[in-house]
Amino acid sequence: MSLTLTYFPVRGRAEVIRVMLKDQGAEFDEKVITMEMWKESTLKASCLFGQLPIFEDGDLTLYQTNAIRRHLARKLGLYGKDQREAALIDMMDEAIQDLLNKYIKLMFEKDDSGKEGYLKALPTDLKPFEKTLSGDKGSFLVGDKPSFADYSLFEVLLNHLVLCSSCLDTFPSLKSFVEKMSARPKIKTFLDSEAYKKLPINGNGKQ
Ligand SMILES: N[C@@H](CCC(=O)N[C@@H](CS)C(=O)NCC(=O)O)C(=O)O
Repeated sequence: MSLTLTYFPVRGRAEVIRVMLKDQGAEFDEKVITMEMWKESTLKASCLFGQLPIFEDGDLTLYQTNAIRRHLARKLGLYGKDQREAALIDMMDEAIQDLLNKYIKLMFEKDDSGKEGYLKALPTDLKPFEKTLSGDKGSFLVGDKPSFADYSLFEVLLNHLVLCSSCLDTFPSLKSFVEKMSARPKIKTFLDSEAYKKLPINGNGKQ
């Protein structure tokens, strides 16, 4: 399979796709588009919605991060073992997207004035994920293997730990989830790589 991810030189929306592909051992190429290239080329005009990422899987060209994630989930077996699990994975993923959208909004505020209020409200947003992961059912949100929602939760929690290193201190299951995901051999190699460390979280210098 020939897979190509085209995105800016930041983690941003593409990071969850990178982590998922890396962990699954799927080979893919990356085309890195700098802001200068983006502004000066006709690429934006050629993108269906005028935005990145672009994901190419052979002759299939996809835009929209979540469509790309779901495509890869179906292709790589990360969408649960049956329709029931798929429905639960979708439900968890929608809630993760709600949190991610709040986080992105905070990141694009012009100053830091919203951060305190954001962190105050954060435990309420994290509680349902802690509840889902707690107990003896295993290490993942749904079922006994990772789904595309797990990668998304992992990525959003990593970003929150940069925002506030103590934000998971009262959430033992989320803490353990991050530790276990970080220790998965291919994810660990990726997180330890220079390629990962040199990429800023987003394009506006905030984190
Ligand atoms: N809903 C889209 C949003 C994509 C998006 O906002 N892309 C941004 C980068 S994260 C972009 O291309 N910005 C440049 C522009 O809009 O000109 C997705 O999830 O793929």
